[in-house]
Amino acid sequence: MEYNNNLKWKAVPLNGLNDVEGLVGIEECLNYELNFKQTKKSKNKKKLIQSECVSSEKQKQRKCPKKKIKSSSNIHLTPSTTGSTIPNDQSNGIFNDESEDKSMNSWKAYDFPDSILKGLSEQGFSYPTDIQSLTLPSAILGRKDILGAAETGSGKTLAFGLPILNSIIRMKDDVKNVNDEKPLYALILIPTRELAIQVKNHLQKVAKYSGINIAVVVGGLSAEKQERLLNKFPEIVVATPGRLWDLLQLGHEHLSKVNDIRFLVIDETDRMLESGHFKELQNLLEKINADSEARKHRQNFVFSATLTLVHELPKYLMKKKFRGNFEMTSEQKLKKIINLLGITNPKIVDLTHGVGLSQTLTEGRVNCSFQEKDYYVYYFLKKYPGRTIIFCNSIGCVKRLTTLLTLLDCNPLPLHASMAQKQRLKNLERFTENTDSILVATDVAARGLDIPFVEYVLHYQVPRTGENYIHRSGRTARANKQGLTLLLIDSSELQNYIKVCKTLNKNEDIPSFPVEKNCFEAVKQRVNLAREIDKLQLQVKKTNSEAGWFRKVSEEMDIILDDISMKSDLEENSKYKKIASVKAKHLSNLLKNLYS
Ligand SMILES: Nc1ncnc2c1ncn2[C@@H]1O[C@H](COP(=O)(O)OP(=O)(O)OP(=O)(O)O)[C@@H](O)[C@H]1O
Repeated sequence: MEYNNNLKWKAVPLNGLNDVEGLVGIEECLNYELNFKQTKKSKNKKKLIQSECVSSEKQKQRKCPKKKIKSSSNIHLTPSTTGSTIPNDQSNGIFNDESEDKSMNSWKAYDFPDSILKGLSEQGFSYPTDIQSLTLPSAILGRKDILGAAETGSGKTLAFGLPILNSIIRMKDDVKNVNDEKPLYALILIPTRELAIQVKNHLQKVAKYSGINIAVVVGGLSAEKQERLLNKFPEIVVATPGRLWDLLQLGHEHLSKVNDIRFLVIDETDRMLESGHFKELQNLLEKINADSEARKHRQNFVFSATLTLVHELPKYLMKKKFRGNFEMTSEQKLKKIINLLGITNPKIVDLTHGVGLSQTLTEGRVNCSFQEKDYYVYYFLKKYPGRTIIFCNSIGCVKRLTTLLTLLDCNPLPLHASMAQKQRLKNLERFTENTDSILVATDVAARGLDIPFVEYVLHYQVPRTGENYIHRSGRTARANKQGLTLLLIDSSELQNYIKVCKTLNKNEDIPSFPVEKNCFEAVKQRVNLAREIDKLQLQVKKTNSEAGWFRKVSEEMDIILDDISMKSDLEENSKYKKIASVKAKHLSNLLKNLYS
């Protein structure tokens, strides 16, 4: 019999059995009547995805794409006026179908303190998600280390958050009675700053009534302010490795307790083990693991949607020399992580089946030339309004596309690593506030960000790895909601596209996304005009900055500038400005008409 991902499990209280040697926990299967045939059938059904791709408040205004994948190469879009919902029997089983159960009974098995139950109830979390119900018994009742892999948006944060909060509340009660100690109980390491802040906020909402203090330590924000927060002795610190390492070096009193922590989480672990983060992580782990006795009492959590994903080596690494080192199976990859973190005998839960894509996600692709990508982006944004993230492979591309879409009145918000941290957070906030907002981002926004109602993810360029495809796409179709991910592929990216498909174990092409060609001429006209304006504005900027530079240098060197050439530059500039402004007026008139 095949492993069935749709089975639901519930922890059974161990009443009196806690001392049985080797017993970690007992789980009861809630839907055991499912037989093999039904499972296969429901798997096939999932290929026919009927989706409601817009949030209810927007349904009336939009031409909602109701997607039905009929064959490997076709998506049939028919506008939906009714806004059909995904039928129950097609639910993906990640979030159990107990939506009517508001009684919180499903949490009872874990014996959470009232404060936690209150926090969960206030968030509307009436029952655990699959990854939560499969890991909580071992984590809470068995105090096991956990290695968890589950699809994007499936609730992994609380899968490690709840056992930690639960244990801290109980430990705090004990410590209070003994002395006035203020321990650092848990350290949660996260690869990106935005994600660290989000994880902290997510945990804080559930811990609202528990009196547990959670601090975030990330780069880009005031170090002094973060030190002040640490001075309040938070029980949990959520941190990016770089800033944490810096503060540790400075010898902050509270952080000096890191080798005595009781819980360590490495979220998005595979990303943390990549070069760029790896060195800092290794330094930290050495420090954290320094006390081998304390290490034995620590519970470790390792989570990611792509923990067990393995991909083919790039050609240059395929040479014999590197073979042994890089070709790793999922199991080897996990072992490497386990060794590095000093984890022993963990409970491994992998719900991804080798792929971490959400089952409520619809995938599509458009093959086009590099030049045409802007047309397709603009076409899509106009035809399918809704909260959208456009991913690019470089900061330069984000900047160019943001300028172009701004000229086209789309109000895009950029997000990339060379922006000031405050601006990054501000743009994320603005993106979250508006239902039709557009974020143009590098992969800095690919992992973990949980922004509600992101309906579409566009890949302006094919992501470099399968992992990136999964994480980028995982910004939509979260927590059982529907979403669409669309790849724009030019001929130079075909190889990479094939590589991504291989990593994702796809034996079929991603379905081609249908485009209505009748309005395409209008789209092209507007985008071309915007490109011309962009070029003229760039020229004006360039001439201005060159003139400024000449002026500065001449002043410094006490040289008199050639007035005639300066004048002609300035005249040329004002000519460009005029042409740009005429074109901008023309564009503004054209923009009023498209799809209005
Ligand atoms: N038990 C629950 N019931 C309902 N919603 C939940 C529950 N647990 C978590 N959620 C919600 O599900 C969403 C996704 O959770 P989370 O961000 O933890 O996903 P994730 O698996 O970590 O995703 P990613 O791999 O992209 O980081 C969040 O909005 C969270 O509030």
